[in-house]
Amino acid sequence: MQSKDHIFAAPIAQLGDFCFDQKVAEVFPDMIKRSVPGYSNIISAIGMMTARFARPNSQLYDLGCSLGAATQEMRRNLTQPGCKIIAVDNSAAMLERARSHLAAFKSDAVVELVEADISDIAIENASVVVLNFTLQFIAPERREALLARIYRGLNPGGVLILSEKFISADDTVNELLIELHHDFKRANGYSELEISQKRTALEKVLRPDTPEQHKERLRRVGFSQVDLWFQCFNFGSMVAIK
Ligand SMILES: Nc1ncnc2c1ncn2[C@@H]1O[C@H](C[S@+](CC[C@H]([NH3+])C(=O)[O-])CC(=O)[O-])[C@@H](O)[C@H]1O
Ligand SMILES: O=C(O)C(=O)Cc1ccccc1
Repeated sequence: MQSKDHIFAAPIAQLGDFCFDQKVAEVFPDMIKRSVPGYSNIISAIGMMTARFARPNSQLYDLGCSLGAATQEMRRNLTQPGCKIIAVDNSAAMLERARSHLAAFKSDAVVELVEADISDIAIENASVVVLNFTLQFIAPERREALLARIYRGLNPGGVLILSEKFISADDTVNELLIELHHDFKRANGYSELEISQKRTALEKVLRPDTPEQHKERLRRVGFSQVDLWFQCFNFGSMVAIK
């Protein structure tokens, strides 16, 4: 059974920082679908890129896997032999649910679920690395080191798919994209209170960069081919090829 997201529906007297606890894990598929424009298109494209970039006997990483939506799409599209998908999240509540969610599908592909901080795991022999709306939650000063480790762990020709909430360098466009995102949330049934309480709860934990900052940082760590392949309002996804 899928539960609906009412987390910010009632007034919260002492609004804390947003975190990926049991309550969020329970409603996560509904929350992400109603909150992130383009989410399902991005998940499908992760499957399509997996089919193209996965190499026999290599590893595929889903970093910040939540309930494993991208992992499942990667697994469904993986035909190359000898591969392993390593799905990592540091929320015990998310990982527990990812385990049962992924067990519900039949598959021969090997999936390893790891409860860890993505900055602490080894990344090696990788053909595909997915950061689907995860880098934005990493402290800004730690982002470049993480991307450099991903770059080192990728084999030549390997791909990083990086999806993020963005800010725009132009203040007027930035405001417009944020308003359009809020329109999207209203159209999906969120109230003004839900939108504003979640916005406040996310302020200190989700720190977006501009697409330009992402591109420059990806090039600095060594990626030679970098571009945005999808954007809807202030959400988008990039590819970076080693
Ligand atoms: N340092 C960290 N180490 C490990 N996990 C982390 C860390 N920081 C945050 N997370 C985890 O990153 C995930 C971000 S959600 C990803 C959606 C998913 N990729 C999807 O395709 O459905 C995006 C969102 O909710 O906007 C959460 O599960 C956190 O626990
Ligand atoms: O809901 C929002 O405003 C977002 O920015 C997206 C989101 C989706 C799920 C968890 C945290 C943030």
